[in-house]
Amino acid sequence: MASTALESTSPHDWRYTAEGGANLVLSFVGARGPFTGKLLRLRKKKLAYATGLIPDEVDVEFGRRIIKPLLGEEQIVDMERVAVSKGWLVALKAALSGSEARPAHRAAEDEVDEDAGVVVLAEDLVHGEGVMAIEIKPKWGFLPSATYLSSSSRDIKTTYCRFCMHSYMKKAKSNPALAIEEHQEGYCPLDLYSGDDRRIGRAVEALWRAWELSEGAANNLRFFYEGVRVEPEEPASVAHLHSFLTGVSPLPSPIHSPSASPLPFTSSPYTLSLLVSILVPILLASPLLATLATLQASLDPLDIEGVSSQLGLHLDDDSQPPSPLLSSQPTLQEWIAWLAGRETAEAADSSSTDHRSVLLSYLLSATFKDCSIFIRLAPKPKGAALLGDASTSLNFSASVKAIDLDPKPLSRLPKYYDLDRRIVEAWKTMLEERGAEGIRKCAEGV
Ligand SMILES: O=P(O)(O)O[C@@H]1[C@@H](OP(=O)(O)O)[C@H](OP(=O)(O)O)[C@H](O)[C@H](OP(=O)(O)O)[C@H]1OP(=O)(O)O
Ligand SMILES: Nc1ncnc2c1ncn2[C@@H]1O[C@H](COP(=O)(O)OP(=O)(O)OP(=O)(O)O)[C@@H](O)[C@H]1O
Repeated sequence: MASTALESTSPHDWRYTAEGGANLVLSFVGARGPFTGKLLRLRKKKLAYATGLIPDEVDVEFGRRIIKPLLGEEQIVDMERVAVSKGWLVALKAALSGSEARPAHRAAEDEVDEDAGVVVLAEDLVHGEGVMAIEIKPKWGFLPSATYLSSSSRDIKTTYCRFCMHSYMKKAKSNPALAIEEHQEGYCPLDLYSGDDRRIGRAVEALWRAWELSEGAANNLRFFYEGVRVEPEEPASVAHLHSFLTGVSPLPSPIHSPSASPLPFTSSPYTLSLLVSILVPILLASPLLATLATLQASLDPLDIEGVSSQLGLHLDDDSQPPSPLLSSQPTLQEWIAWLAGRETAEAADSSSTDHRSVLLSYLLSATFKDCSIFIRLAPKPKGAALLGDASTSLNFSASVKAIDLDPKPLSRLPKYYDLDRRIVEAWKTMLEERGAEGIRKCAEGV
């Protein structure tokens, strides 16, 4: 795509959709044309730093050359880098700031980087009339193998998953009793990844409760209707979600339900039961969650503890100088050579022990542990309904894709080690104080 075509669009043709820690996303809402159904992913920079702590530019080639072969073409979003002038980015930024669409806590921290020189143009998964898009950030889908874990963490890390313990640590800062209460019924990624319909249903229910409880701020579940975020606190917004789900769910209407006390038509539990009835078969039919869990685990066979001890990185010892192994961020060429080496090793049924290769594997695992998936439900054109679709009701089609698959910086390894240590310490303290009796465990598989 030529930058002149992009720069001929008005900054007001791009509407704020969402943002993460590193990127801000604008959807095209101008007149029908080449940008219909596209979005712009813009790099942000921290307000407090001249050069941001935010990782390097989104590397579209990393997606094409590394992620695509591993996840499969169908499971990812096509992206393209387009060079743009500073003037155009400045105008875009001014329109965005006039719209006051950004959450205050984000706007206080960072801004669009007008010096980026480049933007990413991608398929917009939330765009379209009558389209409901459901975004889930599933996080870590496996328990580590015991082999390289220290004696002090082994039992804990092979019994409770990283997400559950991390959630506890975050919430316990303000209210430890509530944090453990929420753990008991809270979202566990191992349920979502289990391949078992009842456990997936339980995970969706827990995600929904966290979405409601956090007033939409929790980052593991989001809904977008016709490109606009659904907010649990806004009745009109939730009504869209409810009527959409009613239209596509295979569940009978509660009016005709044989249940003695049917749930009120628009109650949250009823909307949730519709959601579960739609999402579970779609997630079971898609290979994406299983592929993500397999990649996360197979690329991280040592755990961060094993990476540190086996590679002599001394991540547990602040007095040691940083290992030279961590000094250079992998280039695209190195990633390509790593992938080729991995395929050769797989063909020969051997595993690589080259230190740099172990590090790259761990980093890539971190990418898959932090990505999100989008379930896009789009109305089928009239007439196509009769053809049906096994994964959803007759009049809608569903696609499941992963987003946010950027490489992580190698310099983050010490952070990973430190965070892991703090997560386990917090959990251990809780177990020592309360005892393990009755605390929900996490289990892999069906
Ligand atoms: O370490 P984690 O598990 O907290 O993951 C971070 C995420 O936190 P959360 O999912 O809320 O727990 C965090 O998410 P939020 O910004 O909190 O929404 C980021 O995704 C971060 O990655 P990056 O800095 O954008 O490269 C993530 O950092 P990485 O661990 O992927 O480097
Ligand atoms: N292709 C897409 N279609 C629709 N919405 C998208 C798309 N890509 C990103 N988004 C929305 O924009 C948000 C931020 O995008 P992205 O995850 O790329 O940012 P990030 O800064 O890398 O996030 P994180 O901090 O989680 O790493 C996503 O959570 C999602 O809501």
